[in-house]
Amino acid sequence: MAKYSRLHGSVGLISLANPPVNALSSVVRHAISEKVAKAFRDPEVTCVVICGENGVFCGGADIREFASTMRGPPLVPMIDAIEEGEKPVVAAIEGVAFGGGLELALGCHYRIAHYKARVGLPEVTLGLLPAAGGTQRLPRLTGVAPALQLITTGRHVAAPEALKLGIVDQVTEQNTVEVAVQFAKSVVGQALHNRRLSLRQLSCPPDGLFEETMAQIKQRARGAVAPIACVQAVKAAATLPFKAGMDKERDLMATLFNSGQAKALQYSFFAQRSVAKWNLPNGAHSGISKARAVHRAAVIGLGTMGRGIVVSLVRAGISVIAMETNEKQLHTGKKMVIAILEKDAQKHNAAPRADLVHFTERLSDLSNVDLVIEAVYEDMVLKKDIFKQLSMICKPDAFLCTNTSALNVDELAAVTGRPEMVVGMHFFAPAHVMKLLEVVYGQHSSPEAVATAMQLGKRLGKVSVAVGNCPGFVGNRMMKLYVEQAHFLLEEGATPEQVDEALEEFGFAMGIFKVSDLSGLDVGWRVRKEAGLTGAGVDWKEPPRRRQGRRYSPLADLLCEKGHLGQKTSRGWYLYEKPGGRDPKPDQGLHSFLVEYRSKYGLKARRIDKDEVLERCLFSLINEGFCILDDGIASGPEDVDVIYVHGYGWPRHRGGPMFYADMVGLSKVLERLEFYHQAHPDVPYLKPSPLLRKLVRNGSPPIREWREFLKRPHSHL
Ligand SMILES: CCC[C@H](O)CC(=O)SCCNC(=O)CCNC(=O)[C@H](O)C(C)(C)COP(=O)([O-])OP(=O)([O-])OC[C@H]1O[C@@H](n2cnc3c(N)ncnc32)[C@H](O)[C@@H]1OP(=O)([O-])[O-]
Repeated sequence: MAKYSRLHGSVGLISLANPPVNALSSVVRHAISEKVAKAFRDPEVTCVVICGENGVFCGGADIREFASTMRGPPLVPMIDAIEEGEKPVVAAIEGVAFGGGLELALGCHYRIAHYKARVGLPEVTLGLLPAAGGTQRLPRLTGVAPALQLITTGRHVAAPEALKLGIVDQVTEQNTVEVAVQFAKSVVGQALHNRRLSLRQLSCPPDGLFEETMAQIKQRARGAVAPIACVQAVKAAATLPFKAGMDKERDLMATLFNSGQAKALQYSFFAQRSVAKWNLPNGAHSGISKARAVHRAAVIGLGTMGRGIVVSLVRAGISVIAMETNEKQLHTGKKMVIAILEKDAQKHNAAPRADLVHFTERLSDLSNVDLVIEAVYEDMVLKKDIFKQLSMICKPDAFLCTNTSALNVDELAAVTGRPEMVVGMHFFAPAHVMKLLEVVYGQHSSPEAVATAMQLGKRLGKVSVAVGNCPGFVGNRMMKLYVEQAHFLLEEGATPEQVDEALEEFGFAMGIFKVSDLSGLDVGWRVRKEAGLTGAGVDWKEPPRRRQGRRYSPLADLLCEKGHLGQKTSRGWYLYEKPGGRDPKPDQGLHSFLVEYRSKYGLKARRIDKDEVLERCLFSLINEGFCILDDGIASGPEDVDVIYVHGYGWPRHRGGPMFYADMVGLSKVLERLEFYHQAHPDVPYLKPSPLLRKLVRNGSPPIREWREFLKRPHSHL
């Protein structure tokens, strides 16, 4: 709703009141239209101020309403009526003015913002465009180029930048509503013609701006259609009269509104928020579990992961003890951490925050920290030794966390005297860049430990997802099968280029073989050795392409044995111009190696099409996602999807693997898995999961109903 009051006798004050973000639901739109008309009618009222209650102007249209038929007055005529009014209307912007909220403010004649407020048109991130005049009014205010950049990326800007761009007329540190009221009174009687953005002429955009932007977007958008529609709408603003531009904006919105991409992106928006509300099998949940404040943290191990974690902690203003026993590694780690922090400082024109980090070789220095994150390499014996020592050295209420990406958190917890204080905090490389954090709870992890790790993740700016303990947790457990399928496809006749091309066309930023070259083939090699799949632990009585009773491809191991570890050695699945090179080229040597390999094992190469690449790679990953849900390792499909979008480059406009399965149709996924399982009986994980079968038996309910079909996992706590 919206409230109306009269201030100083002559100012009509309209306050949007729809917590938490004053979204423009049909009730709110109705109330605004009514209150504006009332203020315009009232002869005592000479000017109007629109603001939002609780320090937020408006978070835009109510996204929840998009799923149903829209009711109530539409935004466009409501905003037009404000702009056409004969009394000055001032928007008092606190908190945020996003999407329809900013469009409402653009319909006002003036905009006053609090210095901490942010404004933006993020519709593109929801698969839409700003369709309440945003694509037509913003370019008339800022010029075409800045508007095009803001609308196609959805970037928000802080009030000082908004002032520079001309989006707001004044920025204040005082009470914004009071300043806006005084301002409104001061402009009464002044001509409004120039303040009506729809009447403004646009200056000519720079030559080639639209073509260049379109080309960049097509390269960057990985198949997303909304950014393209945004360019077309802004181009209409630059080339057509306002009314015709508005018609174009409406038509483009109509093509986006019911698209699968818009549904996927809106699902992603709510999924990301839902994972913050975590549940544990014992019934503990985010609503009742209190986090403890972390003032001092420690990171053990200054390899790539450790350094990134240190930087993330410092950026959040947390003081860190960075510990590393290897002197050379300590020196290199220190240099790199300081270099990143100095670069940060330069970027923000601030002093470097290196004083927050203390580098040490001594574990005993960790006696007084609130939380430790162990980030040494994946060796259970080494990790256990560290946890045993931490248990003795750290203060009794310190949380002990491991950054392991696959090892058993319970096994580590068992060597400490405080298993309830142990949780996994699985960061993704590079940890100061990647958004995802898997918070892994073990059998004995206390709700307080989980709450603290989740809260810390939020403070570090991560999207944190609480997951159960199993080999690989959620992300890597699914990823393993996806990678394995890609290797099998090479055995059967594909090349790395063919597989990667299909995955990139689907929307992944990089195909799986390029990713493997980037992170180094030796990473997976070490994990496979640890798992007894290659190296000394192998049972050589098994045939060479079988391990532990099922099909296995030793292709990656053979490359590692040759020293072809990816970018760092200039050869992997692709060829690079030099060690550390970034530009992958097809490698004829690798193709010959594949031919020899197939001939050695009597494998006949066949033509593999893109559909098979996608189905084999993605459906096996999705099937494992269903197993994970069935096992209670993730509490809902949103958790799996958020992990894949934020940690594994799954294209956001496809929602995530589980959402994609829903879009493709569960019966189709089931039918294809049955087909591939029959064709490859030696690959057990192609066998459709019981949960997938159950959902199909129950008529393939939509994803929002899947939780009703999940077993409640047994509590071990
Ligand atoms: C014709 C139409 C034209 C128009 O151009 C289209 C649009 O405007 S499209 C819209 C363009 N606008 C956008 O894309 C802005 C989207 N919103 C945001 O970016 C952030 O939510 C915001 C910065 C506002 C607050 O961040 P924060 O303080 O960290 O808080 P938070 O993020 O945790 O959210 C708190 C709660 O509010 C909920 N909720 C939020 N917004 C909406 C909404 N618009 N609607 C409904 N609900 C919304 C959110 O789900 C959560 O609910 P819950 O049940 O408690 O989990």
